[in-house]
Amino acid sequence: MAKITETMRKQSQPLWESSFNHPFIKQLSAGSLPQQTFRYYLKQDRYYLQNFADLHGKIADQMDDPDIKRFLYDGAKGFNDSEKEVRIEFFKELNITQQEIDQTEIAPNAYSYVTHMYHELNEGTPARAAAALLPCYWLYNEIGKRLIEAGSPIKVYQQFIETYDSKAFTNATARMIEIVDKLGEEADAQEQEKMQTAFLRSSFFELHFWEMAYRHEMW
Ligand SMILES: Cc1ncc(CN)c(N)n1
Repeated sequence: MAKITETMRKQSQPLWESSFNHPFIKQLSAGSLPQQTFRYYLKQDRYYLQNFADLHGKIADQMDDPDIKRFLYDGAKGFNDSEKEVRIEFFKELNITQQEIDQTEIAPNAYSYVTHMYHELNEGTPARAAAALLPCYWLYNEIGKRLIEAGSPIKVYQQFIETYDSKAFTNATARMIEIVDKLGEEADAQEQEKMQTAFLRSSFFELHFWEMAYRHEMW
């Protein structure tokens, strides 16, 4: 029988393909993405990543397996990937101040994505919530791998690509895939379907995150 993550990846292929081909991604690699668009993305993503980390901790609280618990608690502290430090650098490099962060209103798609992940945990199960977190690792890792050869002529965009192609991020992605597969094996057919839906919806919000940034989405 196919692993649950194989099924998830297949089901989400059209959404992922649209992410790979989104103008945000194409222009990031070409170096033509306006800096204002990347700044917008970073400010919204800061909100996303904070909640993403918090969710790792909340899911870990409900897990029994000590290895899974440890991985998720590390994720809550931002230790599972190389994203944390590089984001601090980006904010400095692009002169995004605390005042600017404080004045940033959370855009509809960032809000909806975070709300979706909390919904999967609070109204669902930790397994569904873990499935909802997975595209965040896996899609970005695939984007990093696709873009690394061409790279980007703009320093921060190049660093962005390298972060998601990095060994640390690739390892964290592989571990998260294993975790979701294990949770999938322990789930019954109905729960597996709900996990797949959670993954698919996150894939939808991932695609719309690029679009949100590209269009500087507002309420
Ligand atoms: C919305 C989103 N999704 C995924 C990632 C990669 N951790 C991110 N930084 N932001």
